[in-house]
Amino acid sequence: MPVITTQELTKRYAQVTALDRLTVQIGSGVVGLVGANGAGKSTLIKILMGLVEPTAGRCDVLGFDPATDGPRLRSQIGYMPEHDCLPADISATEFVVHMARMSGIPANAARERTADTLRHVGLYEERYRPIGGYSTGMRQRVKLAQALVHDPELVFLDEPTNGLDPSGRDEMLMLIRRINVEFGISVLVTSHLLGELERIADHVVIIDGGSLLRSSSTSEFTQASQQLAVEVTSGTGAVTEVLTAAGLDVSVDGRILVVELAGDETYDVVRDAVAKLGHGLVRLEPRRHRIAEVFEGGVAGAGTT
Ligand SMILES: Nc1ncnc2c1ncn2[C@@H]1O[C@H](COP(=O)(O)OP(=O)(O)OP(=O)(O)O)[C@@H](O)[C@H]1O
Repeated sequence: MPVITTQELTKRYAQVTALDRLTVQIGSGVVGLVGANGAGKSTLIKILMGLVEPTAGRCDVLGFDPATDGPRLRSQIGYMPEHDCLPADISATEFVVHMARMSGIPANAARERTADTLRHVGLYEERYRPIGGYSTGMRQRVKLAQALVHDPELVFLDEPTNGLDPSGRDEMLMLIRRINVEFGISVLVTSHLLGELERIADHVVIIDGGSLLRSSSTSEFTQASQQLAVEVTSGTGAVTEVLTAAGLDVSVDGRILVVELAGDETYDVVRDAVAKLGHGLVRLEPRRHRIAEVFEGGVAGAGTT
């Protein structure tokens, strides 16, 4: 059963159509909502939470109509907003306890759940320090903790990796995956980076100019290509030369040699060439498309990690 359904959902502001007859169904698991800046991602989330009224169309979230059943719906969802919105002079514990109390959780339970949630997001040691002294990564984790503390069924995470360095990004992405796997919470996570959602999302929805470009499972996007990915322990240059001399089309992508498949015998040619040169074979497998390649040029301004 879909967690979210939209039907011809439209939002017009004075100058801009932020959502343009968007019809999509979103299931449970981790779903990535991808689009360039201004594509309409935040507007969609705000409508799905009942915070912004659509100009036209309908939507359903966890069986509720956000426009008429906002308060009941919001007790079952969590929201991590895009922009920084944290008070500087109180601790993560005080802030998250406050947010838990706002959700109707009794005082003792709110303190317990806050400690558990802050431990889960990796802020347990720092939980009594004022938020004003936190790094960007720690502040993102406080925003994530307040979205989870009332044990929602579904969380909306708006650009959770914004402002993070590569290792901070990786940690945040793994944390998001764990929210779904360990707690069974469905996640709708937005990003303007296709590559990072490909790593954690079961399903990806791509919007452009407020319209649906594509909605597919991640595995459909990343189906096998007509190429082999080859990784060797050493001698990348020599292996490339030998394979090229054998008539194969080879390119280098970081540590990986990408070899165009010219029939099943390509596997043997690669294996024999690597063995003859005395190098080890780390990997020899069909290469999968990356989502960004499928959409090369399709999403204006969208980048890859
Ligand atoms: N309250 C508003 N009043 C007028 N225009 C708005 C308002 N909110 C959003 N817009 C416009 O609607 C369009 C979609 O904005 P939205 O914030 O939903 O995009 P987004 O995909 O979340 O992008 P970003 O990641 O940059 O926030 C943009 O052109 C934006 O300027």
